[in-house]
Amino acid sequence: MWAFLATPTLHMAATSESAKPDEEVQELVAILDAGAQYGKVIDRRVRELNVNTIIFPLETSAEELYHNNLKALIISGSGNSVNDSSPIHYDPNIFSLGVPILGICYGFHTIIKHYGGEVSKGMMREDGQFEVILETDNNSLFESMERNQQVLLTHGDSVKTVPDCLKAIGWSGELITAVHHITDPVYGVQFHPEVDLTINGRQILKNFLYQISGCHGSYHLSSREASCLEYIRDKVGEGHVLSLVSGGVDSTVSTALISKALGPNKVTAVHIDNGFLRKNEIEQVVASLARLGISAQVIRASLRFSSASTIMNYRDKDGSIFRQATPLLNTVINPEEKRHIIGDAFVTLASSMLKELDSKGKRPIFLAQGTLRPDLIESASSLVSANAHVIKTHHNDSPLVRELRKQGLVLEPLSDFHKDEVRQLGLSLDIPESIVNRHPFPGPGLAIRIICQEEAIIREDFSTINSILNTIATYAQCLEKPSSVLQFLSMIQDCTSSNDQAFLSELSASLTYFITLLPIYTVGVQGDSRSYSYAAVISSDDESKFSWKDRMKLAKLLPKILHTINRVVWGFGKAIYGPVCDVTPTHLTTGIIATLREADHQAHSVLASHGLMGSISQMPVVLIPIHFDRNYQEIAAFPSCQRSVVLRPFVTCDFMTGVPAMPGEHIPLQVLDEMVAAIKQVPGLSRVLYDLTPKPPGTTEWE
Ligand SMILES: Nc1ncnc2c1ncn2[C@@H]1O[C@H](COP(=O)(O)OP(=O)(O)OP(=O)(O)O)[C@@H](O)[C@H]1O
Ligand SMILES: O=c1[nH]c(=O)c2[nH+]cn([C@@H]3O[C@H](COP(=O)(O)O)[C@@H](O)[C@H]3O)c2[nH]1
Ligand SMILES: NC(=O)CC[C@H](N)C(=O)O
Ligand SMILES: [Mg+2]
Repeated sequence: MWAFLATPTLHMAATSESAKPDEEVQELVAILDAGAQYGKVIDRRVRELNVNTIIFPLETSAEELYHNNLKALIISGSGNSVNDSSPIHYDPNIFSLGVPILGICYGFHTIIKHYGGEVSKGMMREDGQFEVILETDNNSLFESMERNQQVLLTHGDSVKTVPDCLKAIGWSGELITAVHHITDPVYGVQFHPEVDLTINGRQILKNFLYQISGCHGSYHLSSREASCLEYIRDKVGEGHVLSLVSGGVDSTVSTALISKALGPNKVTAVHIDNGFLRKNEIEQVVASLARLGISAQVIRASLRFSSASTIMNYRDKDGSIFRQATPLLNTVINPEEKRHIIGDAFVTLASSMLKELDSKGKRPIFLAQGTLRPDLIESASSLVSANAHVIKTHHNDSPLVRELRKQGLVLEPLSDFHKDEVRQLGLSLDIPESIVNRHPFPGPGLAIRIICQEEAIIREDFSTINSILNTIATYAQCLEKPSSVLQFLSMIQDCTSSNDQAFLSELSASLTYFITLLPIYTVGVQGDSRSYSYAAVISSDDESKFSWKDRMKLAKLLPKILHTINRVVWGFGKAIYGPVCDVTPTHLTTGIIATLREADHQAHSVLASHGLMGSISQMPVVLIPIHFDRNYQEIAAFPSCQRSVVLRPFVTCDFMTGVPAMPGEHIPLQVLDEMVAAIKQVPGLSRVLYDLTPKPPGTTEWE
């Protein structure tokens, strides 16, 4: 059928790169976006494999796809479920087009259901990097690969029955993780071949494109610098640009690009002190921008931010939406409220500067930001996906920014880039490596690294979760005397593989450890949707016997068993006995910000003094409102008044997925000890902890 098609119409370029085809008829693969966090990563990977792409919403009709003369279709993941009461519509005729199809996660579920199989939400969910077994013989998708593969899984729905026309070709424990159609070129994978945490994902995509879809690889990426410069010149014309510079990588590269495109006289660079910056940040930022010939104006606005508020959409109990003013930033608790207030405060401030420039006759004026692809996808911007869920509203994609964008007044030359691509571009612009390789620092800064709460979050299942955690920590002993914990044991067994159970058994037989639920919530990403849920802490007096590898392995199992836990940390020091049932009331007030700023400074100074900044990608230092080690008999007499600090050294390439840094590998153990000791010198702190959570199910930041 495809042989008779006309030449393709390329009406919608998926990225700002321009194609330079070697052949007259360009090979084109469509990505049907169901609202994935990784839709643009699929797009990037396919292009890197020299095949051009086009992104359509999943709802696109088969007829429209037909007219694009496609070599293949890839159906993405989604935060939605195929079993939703009104699932995202797709045109069933896409399966009759005769074009090869690869379904990823939600796309895999769509294939299973389309052919009459069953997908359901069982006890198991998997979020993170896991080992799967793949059928590599007589199967083109996994050609030239080993049977055992490390892949990224993030799903709550799983395949229950496979229809006769499909054949299972991959397993994660007892779960089916890949299928192919017995006669047609249709494949589905539960895992995500597009992300870095699927180690051989590129090979799978290559097999799909070249072996299965018959692509030859005629597409080449052209210079992105040239197309960015052209975009800036076209958009700004004779106008002027107000560029918001944080001193981070993205805004530095974007401002350098804008200066190169328009000349420095047409750019006013502004760095805003919102009161949540790191220690000595302003001086460092101004100095490093000066090295690039960019003179940044500093606006001191910490008081304005601290007392800022905004109007937000809220949802009633019956689901209807109403608009209301948020609390002031210095009293706020909810992380999304924080992010909206900060984002809107940035824009309000910028708008008054735009007016000032306007009054000086510099017009039209554009507001420039170093917005990247992940900022837009995590904020669920309609610019990148129709169906994506909001994971967290990045400050540079707040409602007021969206309003300005609609008016065509925002200039974001990097909005199609991932962090590693920005770094490459920065180097090609001759920006020094010390600036290009800086750790990112989020615009809302320390504000989203302070978990604010007035009260402990104790839902009615709090003590049951603690009992299950206790059963996990004493698994071997519970197996010997199961009578009082039968229901917990069977739940653990339902959610884990036999290998997982053997691990729990050996670990609890060889050492004593505790797992304690914390009455605080943090943000995560599971199955491409947002989670806002509990954190748990592992601790032990047998620290020397408990390897970091085993701590990480245990941490990965907890969210698999208890879906209301999305983050797991290690508690340095002696074991934590007893439950933690209260919090130290915490808001974004000056003293509390100062405490975190000092702890952050101490931790980063130790890391830098050992020359280790380059061995990890970022290290958020987070303040949590937990005062450990109090005698729970005397709690009324000794109220919670201290807080604790969590280190979150993180390793990633594009920040879409990543893993916690492995102590002993990425950070020497003695450096870690030094960091902990330095942080403990800061007054008002109870304990230091270490985040063991990959992304997913955690995110890099805690809010
Ligand atoms: N303190 C600030 N002053 C002015 N603009 C800011 C500030 N913080 C953030 N921004 C704006 O928000 C954008 C997004 O911030 P983001 O942290 O993602 O990028 P960055 O700071 O440039 O780079 P990095 O990811 O390395 O921190 C920035 O590019 C910049 O335009
Ligand atoms: O400028 C920013 N404004 C924001 O609102 C924001 N939120 C997260 N980040 C940074 O984005 C990267 C991915 O973070 P998460 O895994 O926590 O989503 C990490 O590098 C985060 O530091 C932000 N940067
Ligand atoms: N990543 C995905 O596509 C997940 C699909 C679905 N939301 C699930 O959790 O199973
Ligand atoms: Mg930043």
